[in-house]
Amino acid sequence: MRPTSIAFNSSLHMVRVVFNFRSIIHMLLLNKLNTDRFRPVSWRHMVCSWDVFFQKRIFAHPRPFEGFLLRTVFFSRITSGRECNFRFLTRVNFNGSQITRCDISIGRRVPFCGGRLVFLNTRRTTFPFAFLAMSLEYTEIPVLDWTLAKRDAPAFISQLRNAMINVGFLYLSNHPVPMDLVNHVIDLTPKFFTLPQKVKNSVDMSLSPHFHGYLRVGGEARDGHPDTREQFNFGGDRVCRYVEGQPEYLKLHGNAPWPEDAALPGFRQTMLEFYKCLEDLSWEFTGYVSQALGLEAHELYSLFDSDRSKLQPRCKLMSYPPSPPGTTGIGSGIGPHPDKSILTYLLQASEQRVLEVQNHSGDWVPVPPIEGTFVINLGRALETATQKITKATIHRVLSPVKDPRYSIAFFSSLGMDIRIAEVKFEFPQEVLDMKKARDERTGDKTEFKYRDSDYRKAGEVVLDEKIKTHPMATLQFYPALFDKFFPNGLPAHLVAH
Ligand SMILES: O=C(O)CCC(=O)C(=O)O
Ligand SMILES: [Fe+2]
Repeated sequence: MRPTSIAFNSSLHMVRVVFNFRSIIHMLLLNKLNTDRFRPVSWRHMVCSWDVFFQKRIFAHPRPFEGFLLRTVFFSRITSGRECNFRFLTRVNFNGSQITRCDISIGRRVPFCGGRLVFLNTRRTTFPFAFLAMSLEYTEIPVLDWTLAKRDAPAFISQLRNAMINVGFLYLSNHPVPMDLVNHVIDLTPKFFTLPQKVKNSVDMSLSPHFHGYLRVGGEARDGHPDTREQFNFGGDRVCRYVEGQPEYLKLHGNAPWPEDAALPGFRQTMLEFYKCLEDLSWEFTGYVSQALGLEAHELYSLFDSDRSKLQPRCKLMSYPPSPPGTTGIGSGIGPHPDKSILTYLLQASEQRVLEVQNHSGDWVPVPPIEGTFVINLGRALETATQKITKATIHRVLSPVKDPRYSIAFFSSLGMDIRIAEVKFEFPQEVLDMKKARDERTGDKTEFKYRDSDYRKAGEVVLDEKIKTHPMATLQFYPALFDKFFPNGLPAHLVAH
């Protein structure tokens, strides 16, 4: 337990001696109290443990500073880039020499971003008082104004770069999709999900070779855990390009099964109009994303097929049923995941604050609905194309407590003929430096590596995923692949269905 691993300023040498002595006493106490949770494994952890313990005691007191004469506060920087067993002191407001508020939270294993020890020099002694975790992490999602892109493109691009490299999520306000149309979509989405089950079943995904259509609650699973949401999946109006002898993934494109117009007047037309607007917005936005990465505006379009009419981004309406507190069996709406897309555009169509993203410290940051915005997040395809300059930020949706929660997502994805490992870009040093600074701050030392699937055509990879996730449609439309992926027939839960 020698403190040599921490670079103390020499002027704090005396402090260190006192600190060691008191720490050890407190550690002994601490170990006695709660050995499992706080047992120190290194000097660093000993400091942390001592601190948590000490602050708990101080702040439990209604007037914590009584009896102390605060003379000096010293700071000592702790080196960054290691892993810490737990995290604490999420918020400490230092107001001059007075601490005004302190929260302690003990988290799971998270990247340790660095921090400062605060030493208080009181009339009686000098002791380490607090450890300020300097996670330097975002706690809010940035809002970018689309009109800024038109007024001052360099300013917009600079904000976008920061949001892309350091956060991976952003809101886009003042976007060009007409608000009347957005409101119509918001109005129709719950109406679709409250249609009689018979109508929804008539457009079930199992009836679509393109994996479009309706999915009931639990109809899709992530890592074996079914999502608690209903969905309606569609693309634009597209003619299926598949002909005998061509790659089977060409079957992925085509029209969705839509409900009869009489069942929900205007539904199909409105959704397709919305889809078209998002196609245009995402196309234009991609040009800015390209520039934010230090590339020419057109360069990122090489992630798509050269013929734009061959693209069919996917769109889906989602309904998350409520899960009252105490209910068992229903977990989160959708568990933590990164998106596979290049970029995802999300319209939050109801008021619940259930969407959350995980920052580099492991904290869940809320992404509350903001009227008139889209939430845009960066997916795996972009992460791979940029060799991790951008990251596919993990996010999740909690089940709402009272009413259903609705959202609409538009996924802009790789062109089907693209092998992502073959697309190479030259990023400027300025952008590489920002990535390096982020990785240093967050302690991320992982090397970028292509996955096997990155060498395959994106269409093949997507088809495999769809096949694995939707055996019913596969059985119907891809019999040969069904036999390959499900040699033992339909999974048990579907036989019962
Ligand atoms: O519904 C949402 O807010 C997010 C949905 C989502 O993350 C997804 O479908 O990948
Ligand atoms: Fe997602």
